[in-house]
Amino acid sequence: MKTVLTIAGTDPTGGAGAQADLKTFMAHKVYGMSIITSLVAQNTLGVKDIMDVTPYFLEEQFQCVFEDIYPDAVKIGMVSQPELIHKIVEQLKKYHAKNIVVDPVMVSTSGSRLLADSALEALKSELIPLSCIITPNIPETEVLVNHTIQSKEDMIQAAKEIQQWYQGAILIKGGHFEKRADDLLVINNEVYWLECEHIDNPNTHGTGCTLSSAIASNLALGYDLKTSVEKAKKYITGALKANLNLGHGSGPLNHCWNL
Ligand SMILES: Nc1ncnc2c1ncn2[C@@H]1O[C@H](COP(=O)(O)OP(=O)(O)O)[C@@H](O)[C@H]1O
Ligand SMILES: Cc1ncc(COP(=O)(O)O)c(N)n1
Repeated sequence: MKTVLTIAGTDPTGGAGAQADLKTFMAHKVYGMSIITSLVAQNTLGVKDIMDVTPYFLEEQFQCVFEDIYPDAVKIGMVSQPELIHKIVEQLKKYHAKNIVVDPVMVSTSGSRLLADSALEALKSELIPLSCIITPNIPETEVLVNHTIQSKEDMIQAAKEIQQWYQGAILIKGGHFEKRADDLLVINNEVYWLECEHIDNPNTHGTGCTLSSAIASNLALGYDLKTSVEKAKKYITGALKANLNLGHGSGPLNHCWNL
């Protein structure tokens, strides 16, 4: 069985973070593992509190995973502090981790900050360069390029700007223009649009976590990058269409719609 690791924060209601990632791994029939960066008290309504682990405790978790069950792919989500990013980078290099997908989580759908301002530089200059693909949404892309994005042309321009300092693939998640959910994928200067109609479902908690975990699962299964992203887009679309309706806010996805 192929193995996939998520390095992420938690969601006790199971919609986002490591819990959503593990469900996604299961739905792809890969063996899921998790290194926790932060305990997050949150639900479908929002984030109540955050308790980060220490760099030392992160290292202990890395040792447990990498010296026992080596992952075929790694997905990285919420890492809020620069010291934790430094430690993750050190450990990923130490163990020669491969197929690294970075979802540069900055703000939750409910509006809470999940990345400290002081961590942005480490995210850009240390962690992102280790990945084979990054999956920012529009607000995250705006932070990475330091200007606003208002059209599909702006998305392409932003990807070009990111490519000046990052050689991996870039998936900019649309979903906010012209009532469409068209995502932009750039691999080696080739531009692809993953087109999808906007699904009328207010329950989108954990969509970013789920999409990046699906990409990592597909990479572990041996698909090339483009195919991995295309299959992941189909998976997230199905999970949104399955229309689960739980919680009092923006609810979670139906991760097992395809089983
Ligand atoms: N209402 C929607 N209909 C169809 N696809 C959507 C919808 N909302 C989000 N998506 C898709 O879900 C994926 C995650 O995107 P997004 O919600 O922007 O991520 P994030 O959780 O990081 O903000 C993307 O492929 C996006 O196009
Ligand atoms: C631990 C953790 N990681 C990531 C997100 C963002 O997910 P979303 O933007 O889909 O709410 C979250 N809410 N919690």
